[in-house]
Amino acid sequence: MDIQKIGIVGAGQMGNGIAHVCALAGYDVILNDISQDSLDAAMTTVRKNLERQVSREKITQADQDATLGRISTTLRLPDLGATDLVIEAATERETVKQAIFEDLLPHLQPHTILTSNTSSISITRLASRTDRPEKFMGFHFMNPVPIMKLVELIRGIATDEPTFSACRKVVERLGKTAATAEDFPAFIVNRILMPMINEAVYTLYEGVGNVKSIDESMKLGANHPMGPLELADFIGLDTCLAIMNVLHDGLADTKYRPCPLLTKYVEAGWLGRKTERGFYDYRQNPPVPTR
Ligand SMILES: CC(=O)CC(=O)SCCNC(=O)CCNC(=O)[C@H](O)C(C)(C)COP(=O)(O)OP(=O)(O)OC[C@H]1O[C@@H](n2cnc3c(N)ncnc32)[C@H](O)[C@@H]1OP(=O)(O)O
Ligand SMILES: NC(=O)C1=CN([C@@H]2O[C@H](COP(=O)(O)OP(=O)(O)OC[C@H]3O[C@@H](n4cnc5c(N)ncnc54)[C@H](OP(=O)(O)O)[C@@H]3O)[C@@H](O)[C@H]2O)C=CC1
Repeated sequence: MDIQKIGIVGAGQMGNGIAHVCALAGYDVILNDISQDSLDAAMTTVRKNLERQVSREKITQADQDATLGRISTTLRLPDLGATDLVIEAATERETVKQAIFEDLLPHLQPHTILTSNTSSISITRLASRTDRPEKFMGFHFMNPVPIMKLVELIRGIATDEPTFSACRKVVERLGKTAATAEDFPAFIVNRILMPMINEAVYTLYEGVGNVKSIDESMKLGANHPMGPLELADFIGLDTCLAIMNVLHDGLADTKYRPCPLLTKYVEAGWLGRKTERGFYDYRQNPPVPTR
C-alpha cells in the first residue's frame, strides 16, 4: 500500500515532532488538535527545530521551506478523511483516544490505516473499538522525535500483514529503525524505562538523594544523557504516571505501584517542562530543583 498523506491527531510535543519528520521525508501532513493555540505552538516548534537543522547543515533552506509547505493544520477531525495513514498522538488517556477514534472513523476511507502513538495502552483493546482492527496498530515514536532513531511497531491481535509492512516502510522512509514489540502493557521501551524513572522518584521520596544528586548520579555514574528526574520532566509527569498506572493495572503486580510523590506532582499540575514546573522549576535559568 502506498502511503502519501498522513493525518496526525494531537499537536503536543510528540505530534509536532511526528509532523516534522513525516513532512521532511516527503509526506503530506495534516495536523489536528482541539486547540488553535496548540496548533500554533506546534508549528512554531517545527519551524524552530527545522531552522536548527538548517543552521547545523543537516538540511537545506529549501528542505525547510518544502517541509513547512507540506504541513497543514486543522481543528476539524473530518479534514483527516483523505489521509492514507492516521497517527493518533493525543493525551495518554484511553477515553480520550477512544473518543477521537469514534469521531474520526465515519470520515476515513476504507483503506486508511489507523495507528496510535500510545506509550502503554493496549493496542488490541483500542483496535477492538474501531471498524478496522486488522488495519490498526501501535506506531510508537520516541521523544525528541527528530533525534531519536527508534520507532516501536506493535501489532494488535488482529493486525494484518499488509498493515504492518506498510507501517514498517514508513519508518524506513523516515530514516528510523523499527523494533517490533508484542502488545503487552507499555511494550518494550517503557516497560523497562518507566519503572526506572518511578524508582528514581521513590529514591527522592524516601530521602535517599535529592533531585540534583539523583540526576547527577545517573548521568555521571551510569552515563545516561539525562538524569531520570530530568527525563521524567521532559516526557511529562502526567504521561509517566499514566504509563505506571497501565503497568500496575495491566500486569497486576505491586512492583509497578506509582510512587505517591509522582502522583502528588501530577495533582499539583507540576507536569514537567510543558507546565514549566516539575522536579525542576524551568521558570528560572538554569532550572532549579524543586526538592
Ligand atoms: C515516554 C515514551 O513513550 C517513550 C520515550 O520517548 S522515552 C524518552 C526517550 N528519550 C530519551 O531518553 C532522551 C534522553 N536524552 C537525550 O538523548 C539527550 O539529552 C537529547 C538528545 C534530548 C539532547 O542531547 P544533548 O546532547 O543534551 O543536547 P544537544 O547537544 O543540545 O542536542 C543534541 C541534538 O538533539 C537536538 N535536540 C535537543 N532537544 C531537542 C528537542 N526537544 N527537539 C528536537 N531536537 C532536540 C539538538 O538540536 C541536537 O541536534 P543535532 O545533533 O542535530 O545538532
Ligand atoms: N512525552 C513523551 O515523551 C512521549 C509520549 N508519547 C505518547 O504520545 C501521546 C502524546 O503525548 P505528548 O505529545 O507528550 O502529550 P502532550 O500533552 O504534549 O500533547 C497532547 C496533545 O493532544 C491534545 N489533545 C487532547 N485531546 C485531544 C483531542 N480530543 N483531539 C485532538 N487533540 C487532543 C492536547 O491538547 P490540549 O493541550 O489542548 O489538551 C495536546 O496538544 C501520548 O499517548 C503519549 O503517551 C509517546 C512517546 C513519548
